[in-house]
Amino acid sequence: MENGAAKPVIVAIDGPSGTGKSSTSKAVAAQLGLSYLDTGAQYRAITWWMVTNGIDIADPSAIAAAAAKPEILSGTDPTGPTITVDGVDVSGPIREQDVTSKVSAVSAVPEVRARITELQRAIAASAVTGIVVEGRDIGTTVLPDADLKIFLTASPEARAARRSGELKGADLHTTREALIKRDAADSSRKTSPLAKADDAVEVDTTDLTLQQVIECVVTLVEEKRAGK
Ligand SMILES: Nc1ncnc2c1ncn2[C@@H]1O[C@H](COP(=O)(O)OP(=O)(O)OP(=O)(O)O)[C@@H](O)[C@H]1O
Ligand SMILES: Nc1ccn([C@@H]2O[C@H](COP(=O)(O)O)[C@@H](O)[C@H]2O)c(=O)n1
Repeated sequence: MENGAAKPVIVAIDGPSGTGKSSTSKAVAAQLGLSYLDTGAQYRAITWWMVTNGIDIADPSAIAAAAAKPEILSGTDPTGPTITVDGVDVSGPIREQDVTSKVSAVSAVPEVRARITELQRAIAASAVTGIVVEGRDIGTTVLPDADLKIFLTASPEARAARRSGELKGADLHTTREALIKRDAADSSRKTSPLAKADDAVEVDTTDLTLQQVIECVVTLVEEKRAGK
């Protein structure tokens, strides 16, 4: 690049639920001065809109017909990411159980994926210093030319324990079964399923602290930038 400005760096972080994608991506982006995009929040936001507007979640054609209607805006500051639908802040409602239980059905609809993928690519292309984008299909489909691809994993037990810690009083077994069910749905859909890209670095976070995972990813980004 001219004037010594660094080329924007694009980092894709994928993996199943509860592996630490959001926590890691936000911290890495903040530490390196990059933007941050939570693509799961976008799928949750469109699901919230479908539910709020009485669209039958069991009917993929009804979901497809409505997919272009909501305006979804993501704020990409890693220290305070935002998400609105038609101007309404939905950051709270999209985390509720009703949306969580329905999001895999909505995100499997090809018209929904095409719409959200287009938004994601536009956001990544406009990131001045670069961006950390986290989700399920970022390395395989959304940004196949990303500079660095990471695939986070962790045992179902570790992931359930982390989630139960968040959802105070949640039963460990029920949480584990719900995680496994959502991962199975996300992995088995026809259009851009949850998958590790062939050129992604896999990091098993089961026995790592969050701080160790962050340091590992920061090091990988720095090595990439240094051309190693
Ligand atoms: N290595 C780790 N050790 C312990 N706890 C962790 C670790 N990584 C993340 N956590 C905790 O696990 C929970 C889930 O993390 P996070 O939301 O980042 O996962 P995620 O992969 O983005 O999940 P989802 O895909 O469901 O949104 C959070 O409470 C987070 O603080
Ligand atoms: N790239 C992505 C990201 C997410 N999804 C779907 O959204 C759901 C919620 O994701 P969270 O990260 O917020 O848990 C997830 O279960 C997927 O159905 C997706 O399809 N692609």
